[in-house]
Amino acid sequence: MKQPRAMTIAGSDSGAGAGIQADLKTFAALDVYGTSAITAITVQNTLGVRDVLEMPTTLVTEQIDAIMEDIGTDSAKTGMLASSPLIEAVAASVRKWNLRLVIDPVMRAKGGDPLLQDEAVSTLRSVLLPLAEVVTPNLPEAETLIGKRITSLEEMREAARIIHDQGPRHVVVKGGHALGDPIDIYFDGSHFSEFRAERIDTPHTHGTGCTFSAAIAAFLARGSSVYDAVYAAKQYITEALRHAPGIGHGHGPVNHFWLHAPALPAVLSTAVSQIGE
Ligand SMILES: Nc1ncnc2c1ncn2[C@@H]1O[C@H](COP(=O)(O)OP(=O)(O)O)[C@@H](O)[C@H]1O
Ligand SMILES: Cc1ncc(COP(=O)(O)O)c(N)n1
Repeated sequence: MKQPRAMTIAGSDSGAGAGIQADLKTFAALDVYGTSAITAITVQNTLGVRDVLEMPTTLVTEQIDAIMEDIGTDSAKTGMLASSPLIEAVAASVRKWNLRLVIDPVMRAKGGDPLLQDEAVSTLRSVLLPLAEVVTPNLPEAETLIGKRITSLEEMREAARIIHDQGPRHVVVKGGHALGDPIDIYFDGSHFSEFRAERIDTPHTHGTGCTFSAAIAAFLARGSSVYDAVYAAKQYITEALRHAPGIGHGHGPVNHFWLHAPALPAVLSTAVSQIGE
C-alpha cells in the first residue's frame, strides 16, 4: 500500500518543539511519509530563539525539486519563511509543482522573537496567500494581515473574510491567544464554522501552530476534505497539549505521539534490553 506523503517547508528548531521537527513528528504520528525543505536554521530551545541563519533561496528551491523529482507529495505546508526572497522562491516552487498548500503564516516565536522580517508581510500576503488551500493565522498574525485589532468572535469572522479576499481558498483564524476555551473560526468563502475545544491549562504551547497546520496537511494527504482535516487537526492538537511531556524550562513542546501506546511493544523491549547488555 502506498503511504500518503506530506512536505514541510519551514525552519529548523534545535529544541525540536516547533518548526521542521514538530512537522515531521506530526506526519509520522499520523502515518504520513514526511519530507522537508529547510528555509532557516534557528538556535532555539523552550526559552527562546538565540540566533537564526537563513538558507540561500537556491538551496530551498533545490530541496523542493529533489523531493518532487523523486518522492513527490500529496500535500505541503509552510512555516517559518523568514524573508521576502525566500517567500518568492517558495511561491515559485509551489506554482512549478502545483503543491496543495497549507500556510501557517509564522511571524514570531511564542516568546516574541521575530521569525519573519516586517517588510516580508506584504510579500506573504500578495505572493503566497493566493496559492493556499488553507491559511491558519493565530490572532496576532491575523491582526497583522488585516491591519486591525481583533477583540471578539465577530471580529475573528470579519478577519477570516478579509483574509479570504487576499486569495486563500480556506481560512482558519485560531483562537489560542484569546482568553477562555479556544475557538478557531473556519471560513470557506461562503460558510463559517467554529471549532471549539477546552483550554488545556499548560505553559507547554511551543509549536502548537506548527503541529496544527502539519496535522491539517497530513489529513489532506490522507484524503480528507479541508473541513474534515481541520476538524481532525483540532482534536489532535488538543490531545497533544493535554499530554505535553513537560520538557525544558520555558514553553515546552506538546506530545506529538499521544495516539501511540506509551510502552514499547514486547518485541522492541526485548531488543532494547539486549542492546543494553
Ligand atoms: N491552551 C490551549 N488549549 C487548547 N487548545 C489550544 C491551546 N492553545 C492553543 N490551542 C489551539 O492550538 C492551535 C494553535 O493555536 P495558537 O496557539 O493560537 O497558534 P500559534 O501556535 O500559531 O500561536 C489552535 O487550534 C488553538 O485553538
Ligand atoms: C523554526 C520555528 N518555526 C516556527 C515557530 C513558531 O512556533 P509556534 O507553532 O509555537 O507558533 C518556531 N518557534 N520556530
